[in-house]
Amino acid sequence: MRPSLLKSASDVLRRRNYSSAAGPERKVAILGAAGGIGQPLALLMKLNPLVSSLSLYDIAGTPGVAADVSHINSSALVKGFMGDDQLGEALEGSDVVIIPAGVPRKPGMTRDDLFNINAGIVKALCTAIAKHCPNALVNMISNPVNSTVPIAAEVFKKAGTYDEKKLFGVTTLDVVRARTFYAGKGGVSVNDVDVPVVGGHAGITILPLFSQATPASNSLSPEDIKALTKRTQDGGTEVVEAKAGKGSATLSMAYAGAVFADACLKGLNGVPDIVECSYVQSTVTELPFFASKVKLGKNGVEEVLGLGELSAFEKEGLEKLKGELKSSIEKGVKFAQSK
Ligand SMILES: NC(=O)c1ccc[n+]([C@@H]2O[C@H](COP(=O)([O-])OP(=O)(O)OC[C@H]3O[C@@H](n4cnc5c(N)ncnc54)[C@H](O)[C@@H]3O)[C@@H](O)[C@H]2O)c1
Ligand SMILES: O=C(O)C[C@H](O)C(=O)O
Repeated sequence: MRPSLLKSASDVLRRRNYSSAAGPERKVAILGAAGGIGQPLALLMKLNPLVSSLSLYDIAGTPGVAADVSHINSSALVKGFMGDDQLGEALEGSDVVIIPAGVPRKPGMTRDDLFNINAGIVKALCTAIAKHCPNALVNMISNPVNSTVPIAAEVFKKAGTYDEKKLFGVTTLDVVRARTFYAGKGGVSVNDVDVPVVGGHAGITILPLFSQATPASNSLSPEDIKALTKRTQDGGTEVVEAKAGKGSATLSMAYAGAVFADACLKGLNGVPDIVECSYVQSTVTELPFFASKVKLGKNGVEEVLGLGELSAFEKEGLEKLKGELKSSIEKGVKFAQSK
């Protein structure tokens, strides 16, 4: 029998449309699996009945994490891989590759301050993905997401494997935060609420569309919406400061990463009407990459959905974010093309 903790964890995830039924055999690889996000994400993916094979890769520490997670009595077969020599085997045959590899922020840093280290890590990992599992859906968590996704796209283009339907910047944590903060302030049920979050994943590029929240709260003033928008945009910094030098969001990110990977798996398995916000190649605005609602299907992105009607405040936020997002995209492209 399943331990009750596993059951209640599964129940919580199921309420958010996490999987409840098995489908075809699916392999998921986590790169950076021994890290702050990687470990709880490995746990959550081990609990996901859609995963038949779970590959845990890192530069160090994965044998222990894999041994630990593998003892859980759920169906996914877990294997640990460590170091460059084992990266190919870790990736081979993957349907979904989740990347939380790289350094996190410390207080006082922006996500862009991580570029110099993480850009190289992402580039190397994506080069290996192009070689060993070119058809996998890639879920990019490593920051700065606004630049690491364009880097990945350039690496795949160079390798001749780029498929814009298969590359995703994971912005689910912004949605998770917007839901929590909106429900808390607006007095609606946190289990039912949804809020689209568009743009990118850093500061003002994170644009929650509270005017489209469902169910809508009727107790929020324009000032409340302004404050909720700011809190969502600064959610990552709130955690970085609270952790006081010990990293950034890991547990809420692992939850968000597990929700997004589950949506990708459901889409691959042909479950209809799977929609999540994600930072993808886009024509929704003039920017080549943009986060918005995306319909997921058997080949990854089935449709990038438009923004819908925006409030005047959101329209203003959209115009304000474009400059920063554009330069983060260009920085990523330039880095990948110059190497
Ligand atoms: N997208 C988001 O919403 C979001 C949310 C939280 C954190 N993040 C980002 O996720 C990243 C990881 O955060 P964390 O808290 O888990 O950091 P962490 O330092 O705890 O873990 C990172 C892991 O990556 C591993 N790693 C480093 N280089 C690697 C390589 N070449 N190949 C494989 N693994 C490698 C490290 O060994 C480590 O185990 C950071 O860049 C952080 O900013 C993104
Ligand atoms: O804020 C960070 O640096 C990590 C992550 O992007 C987050 O939003 O929590």
